[in-house]
Parts: sequence; structure tokens; C-alpha cells
Amino acid sequence: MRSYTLTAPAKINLYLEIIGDRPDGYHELAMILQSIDLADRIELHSIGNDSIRVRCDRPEVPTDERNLAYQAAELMATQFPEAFSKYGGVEITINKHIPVAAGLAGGSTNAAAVLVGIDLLWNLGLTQSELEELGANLGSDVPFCVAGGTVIATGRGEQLSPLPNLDNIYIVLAKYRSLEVSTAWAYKTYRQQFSDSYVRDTANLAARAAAVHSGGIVKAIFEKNTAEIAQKLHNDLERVVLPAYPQVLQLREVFATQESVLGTMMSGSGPTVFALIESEQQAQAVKLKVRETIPDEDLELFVTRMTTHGIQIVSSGKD
Ligand SMILES: C[C@](O)(CO)[C@H](O)COP(=O)(O)OP(=O)(O)OC[C@H]1O[C@@H](n2ccc(N)nc2=O)[C@H](O)[C@@H]1O
Ligand SMILES: Nc1ncnc2c1ncn2[C@@H]1O[C@H](COP(=O)(O)OP(=O)(O)OP(=O)(O)O)[C@@H](O)[C@H]1O
Repeated sequence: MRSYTLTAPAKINLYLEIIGDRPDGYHELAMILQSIDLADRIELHSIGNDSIRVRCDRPEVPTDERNLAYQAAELMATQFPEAFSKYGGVEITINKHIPVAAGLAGGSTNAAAVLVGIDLLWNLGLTQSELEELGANLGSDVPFCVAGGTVIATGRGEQLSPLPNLDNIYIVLAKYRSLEVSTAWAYKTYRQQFSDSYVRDTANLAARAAAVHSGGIVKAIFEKNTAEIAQKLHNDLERVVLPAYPQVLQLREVFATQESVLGTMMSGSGPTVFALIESEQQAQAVKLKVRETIPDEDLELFVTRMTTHGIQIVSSGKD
């Protein structure tokens, strides 16, 4: 039986602008997504029957069909029934390092790793864009998780165009373990409160989304100007999440007062807040300072950095 081990990195949103609503109930977005060097480890084993099994070292993560990795395997089985019956089922073991329900695309990146891994296990030879297209059926962040790196994402998040890769920028992440924010709630509340500012003329949506291409942060990314990138961070969802979750607002404020923090923002629909920092040493010092300021054990802090890659294969085997 064959097996693959892959790493599945988390993402942060350097930019998230809500442009309008869509007939499918989702929102039209202009985002810049960035892979970070904090990754789950996913093992895939072919098993000799037609079942899909998921195991995870975090008890709070469901291992049944609610798990996005399970859904990814099920999607592959449905799309490629001949390969499924030829190679048999799959056992997926997830070692979590990415905080759960954090706005860091933890489930989405696990699903992306399963798509990439099953493509290999079943010798399907799918292209990256075919894998991204399959991923869009599972969630808006999944296509980006297949691609990785530094990317502009438009549509509902699934239309990707690559940017020059960023790396060597350090990040401190802060998340309260027990705090979860529903993504659906965040978008719904935004729509209720701020839909006046939406672009109503759908013909203009693409033009408005493209405006981000020439926007300040994209220019800063092309110039690899870290301080400028950090100044241009933006997330519309902060407008609904910060007032509703004072702890998230406090993290933003604590990061903003640290001298070596170049910029700080909430990632996705939260509740994780990140800070961009020039060096690892400074990032470690910021982590210590935040810990001192908020000595709450519920607060998780991570030092990580931007990375240029998405899903990576660590090893393969036959048993
Ligand atoms: C907040 C982000 O993580 C930023 O990258 C994404 O926009 C959300 O990505 P995701 O969790 O993969 O989202 P999905 O699983 O597709 O959708 C979760 C819920 O978020 C809302 N949603 C999501 C994406 C989008 N463009 N518009 C939306 O309104 C929908 O209510 C949906 O029911
Ligand atoms: N493989 C998975 N890993 C983590 N959570 C999962 C997974 N599959 C399903 N879930 C469920 O999805 C919910 C959201 O978890 P996840 O870590 O994906 O959130 P997130 O980082 O906020 O995602 P996103 O940034 O894409 O909105 C959790 O409450 C969990 O029960």
C-alpha cells in the first residue's frame, strides 16, 4: 500500500476588501493571501477497502464528514470513481499545528493537502489549476491553499493571480484558544451594516477588484518594501469583529504599541491577530512583551514567517 506525507501551511490575509454581494449569497472580494511557515502535517495511506477514515490529534476537530479533509477525499472519490475502485480507500492522519477556527485556513489547507496527496496516490496527474478548481467546491480558501505563496484572490476568493513571493518577513500570531468567530456571521453582519458601500453594478465588480492590482499594497509587494506593506494592511471584516470581540481589539492595540511592529491586522474573519516584524529576534521580543502584558493562559502566541510555498510533499512510501 502506498503512502504520502505532506505539509499544509496556514495563511494570513494581508488585504481583504469586500466589494459587493453576489447572487450565490457569497461576497465579491479583493484579497491578498500569504502562506506562512506554520503548517499541519498530513499523512495519507491507501487502505484496501473503499472507506475514508480521518484521524486527528485534536479532540475538538471532527473526524467524520464534517472534516474538510474528509470532504476532499470524498470529492476525489466521486470525481474519479475508477481510480477510487482501483486504488481503494484512504486513511488520513492530521497532526495539527495550526490553531483551529482561527482565520488561518486550517481546515482549508488540510483539504488542499488531501487533494494534492490523492492526486499522487491515485496517479491522476492533475494540473495545479485542476486541483484549484476542485478545491473551490470545498471552500473559498481552498484554491489558494493548493497554490500557496503570495497571491491576489478575487471572486469569492477562488480566482487567483500570483504576486512576487514574499518571505523573510517575520510574524507574531496571537489567538485566544477559547475564542471562535463564525465566518458566516462576520460576512452576514458586514452585509447588514455596510452594504451601502457595495458596488451594485456587477459589470464594475471586476474593474473594482482589479483596482487592487495597482493599489498601494501591491506596489509595495512588487518593491518588496516591508514597511510599506505593513502600513497598507487592510481587512474590512475588522469593522464587525473588533467591536463585537474586545479581546481581539485589545490584541490589535497591544501589537500596535510595540516599537518593532511594522503593522498589525486581524487575519480573515479572525479571531487571530498578526503583527509584521523585520527580524526573528525582534519577533521573539514582541512575543515576550505581549505575554507579559496579557498573562492570560488562554492566549496562544506563535513566532513564524512568510513562506513562498503551499502544500509540500515530505515523504512517500510503500508498505
Ligand atoms: C475569511 C476568509 O478566510 C478570508 O480568506 C475567507 O473569505 C473565507 O473562506 P472559507 O472559510 O473557505 O469560506 P467558505 O467555507 O467558502 O464560506 C464560509 C462562509 O463565509 C461566507 N463567505 C465566504 C466567502 C465569501 N467570498 N463570501 C462569503 O460570504 C459565506 O457565508 C459562507 O457560508
Ligand atoms: N481539517 C480540519 N481542521 C480544523 N478544523 C476543521 C477541519 N475540518 C473541519 N473543521 C471544522 O471547521 C471549523 C473551522 O476551523 P478552521 O481551522 O478551518 O477555521 P479557520 O482557520 O477560521 O478557516 P478559514 O480561515 O478558512 O475561515 C472548526 O470549528 C472545525 O470544527
